[in-house]
Amino acid sequence: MARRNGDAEQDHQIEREQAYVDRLYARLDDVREEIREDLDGALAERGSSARDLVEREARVQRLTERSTVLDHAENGLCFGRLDLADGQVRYVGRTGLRSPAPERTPLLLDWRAPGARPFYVATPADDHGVVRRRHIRTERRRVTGLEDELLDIDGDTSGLQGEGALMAALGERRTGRMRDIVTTLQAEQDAIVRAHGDGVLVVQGGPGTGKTAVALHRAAYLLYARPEIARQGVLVVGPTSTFLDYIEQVLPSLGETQVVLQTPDRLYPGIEPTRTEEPEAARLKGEAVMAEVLARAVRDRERVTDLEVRFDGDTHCLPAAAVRAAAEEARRAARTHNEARRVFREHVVRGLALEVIGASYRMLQEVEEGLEDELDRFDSALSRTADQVPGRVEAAGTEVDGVVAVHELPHVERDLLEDPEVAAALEALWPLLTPEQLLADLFSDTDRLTSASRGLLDETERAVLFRGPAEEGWSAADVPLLDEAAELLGVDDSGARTLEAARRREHARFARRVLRANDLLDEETDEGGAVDPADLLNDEELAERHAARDHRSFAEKAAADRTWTYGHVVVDEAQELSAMTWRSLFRRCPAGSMTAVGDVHQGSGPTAIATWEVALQPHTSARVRMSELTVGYRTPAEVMAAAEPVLAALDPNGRVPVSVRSTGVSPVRRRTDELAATVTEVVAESRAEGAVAVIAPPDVAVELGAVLGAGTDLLGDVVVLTPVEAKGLEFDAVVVVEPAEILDGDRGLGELYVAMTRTTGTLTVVHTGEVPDVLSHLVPE
Ligand SMILES: Nc1ncnc2c1ncn2[C@@H]1O[C@H](COP(=O)(O)OP(=O)(O)OP(=O)(O)O)[C@@H](O)[C@H]1O
Repeated sequence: MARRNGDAEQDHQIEREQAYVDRLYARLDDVREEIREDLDGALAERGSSARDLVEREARVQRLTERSTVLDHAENGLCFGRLDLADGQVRYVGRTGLRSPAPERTPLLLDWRAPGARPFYVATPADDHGVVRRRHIRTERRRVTGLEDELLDIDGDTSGLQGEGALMAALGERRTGRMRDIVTTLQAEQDAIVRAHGDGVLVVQGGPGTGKTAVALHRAAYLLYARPEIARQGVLVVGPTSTFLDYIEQVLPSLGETQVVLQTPDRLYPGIEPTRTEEPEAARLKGEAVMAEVLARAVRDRERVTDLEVRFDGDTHCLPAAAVRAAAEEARRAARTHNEARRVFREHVVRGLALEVIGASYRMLQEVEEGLEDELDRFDSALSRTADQVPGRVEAAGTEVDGVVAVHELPHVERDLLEDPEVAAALEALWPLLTPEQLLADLFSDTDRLTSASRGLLDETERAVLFRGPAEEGWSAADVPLLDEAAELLGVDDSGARTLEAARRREHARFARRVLRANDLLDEETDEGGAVDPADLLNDEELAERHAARDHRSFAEKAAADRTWTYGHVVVDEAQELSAMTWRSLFRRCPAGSMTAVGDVHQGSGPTAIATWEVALQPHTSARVRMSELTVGYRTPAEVMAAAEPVLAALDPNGRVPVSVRSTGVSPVRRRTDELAATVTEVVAESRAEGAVAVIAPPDVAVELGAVLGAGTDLLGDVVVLTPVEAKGLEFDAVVVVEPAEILDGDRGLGELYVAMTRTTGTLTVVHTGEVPDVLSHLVPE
């Protein structure tokens, strides 16, 4: 369906489009200038009230964001045109532009606007009212080429939108950084990008079907179309930091910055895993049963026993029943261990204090009826709020001169709390715990482990989890456990809340100073003077904004905060995630709006899943929606054919994607006794193609990295990676080394499948021993 115009006609059309594109850039420049002036104006504005200042701040932020979007739209501002049957013409680009007021007619449609959709989905069979779709290629501000598709003519169709532009994009050399695909997004991809953002959408697809690209464009779409998602931002989870480097430019290039990129092992702020875990331990730690084990481990730390303490020369005892009542009350009052701890301690100390006072009375045999009654009713008193009890006790008329009196209850409580022995006894009953402490104590103590996992794990599994006290550091598999523990333990933030209140007061003072400096605040409304509540409110708003500005970017703030909740979560290589990691991700997105992309056949880790529904459905009440991508954009047909037997060995029902490209060059293999020399040779030959990746098992990769002087930096001309490190990446040429050793790994077939499908061009396999059966079809060189 693609049609090339004659040269002269083409030139004429290019000229006409250039005129329009010039007009768009002129408008872009004007809008930028207007924004710059507005920004200058807003910054210089003094305003007449504190509220004006707050509004000014908000305007500054809005203008700055718009300015960022326009800056990113500079390259490839306009890339498409739709001619509709009714004579309408629409231009499609990276951002929307309108003519100046009062007309404000649309000059350019944002690619995410509903009106731009036919650009991606119209076909001759379903033309959406479009007669011609035009791809406009530009270099900087110059139009360099056009490609037209006429949709009102029946004819053979490749099923691809803008085939020429697509092939040109796919044929370009790789740069080590993923590019956006907004100009050539295909219909099946567009359907996923624009699918509604509620609930979990899974995108299953073979290597190179555009899952990563589509997931990122979907994030950009949701940030554009759903303000509530834009407010909270998007979390993108990818397998390795190398992969995150690879994709980090895509969303900013689409003008979106409200995004945090993170690997699953860094989801718990402050912990950087340093330990490697045996696959069996990693698998077990990822299972959902661990949530129950941890919940029990926390419960085990809340002990209900008789409490005996020596205080003031006497021994006092609080019976287990009273301690249990305190524990029950604490659990009712707070959801988490550390928060409940405060309530537990209040009740236990109250009980002890009453005990101390009671003992004092008994000793002097001057016990009054009222106090007796109160002591008898002690159990029920425990369930009342802390400040009710003394009132009731005193009301009963129990004051006695010369002995410890009930009205002294608060003092006795304070003395008890300050007594080291009492403090230690309280701590032993219900200790303040950090997630790190809980896990370290649990995994290094067989009794604790047994108690927490009885009926849930067997002896062998407990032995797998056990770690000696000398084993330092955390593994990637510990990260979701720490997160779960943090959730169960909670924070006793009474101290932090006090600090926060002080911080807000400090900010409000600062805001008042700013207001006064701007002559916006009368002297009499200064501290100590009569503060107008309305002004104070404004001070606080201003303080909040001041704090919110916080000198850190959105990504820094969100990434550092374990409790940050995102509007949407995108998970790439999602087939690798364990149940425990999914739990922590769903906590970060209570609305449950997620896109999970991956390929069950490319699973390589110990926690890789077999089916999507089984992995995801337990975490959400909404139905998990499935979609599939079947067209391969990266890997040429010849390479996919070579990888097919590997997939067949992995899953006889597995299908490789249908490649859109074919190079005519089949993959080859070279057997050698001189591994390093042969790899060096193949790399040198492949350099002509562009970026080359050598993918080898871990020990071989180290060796070859040294010989080739190459590492994992994707901006280098040659990189050396393990199959796991190569996940999600692509290169102009790939050399797979020692496939037999790759196959030896736990998930060897999946890893070999990943390694072979990283190339956009040629694939060479280099091996020392016999060629594995699944590669015996490769032509020896
Ligand atoms: N519509 C498109 N237009 C241009 N390029 C595309 C398109 N779709 C995919 N591509 C390109 O194909 C390549 C593979 O895409 P991507 O990495 O998203 O695939 P993937 O399905 O995530 O692969 P893998 O499973 O191997 O990680 C990328 O270079 C991407 O830019």
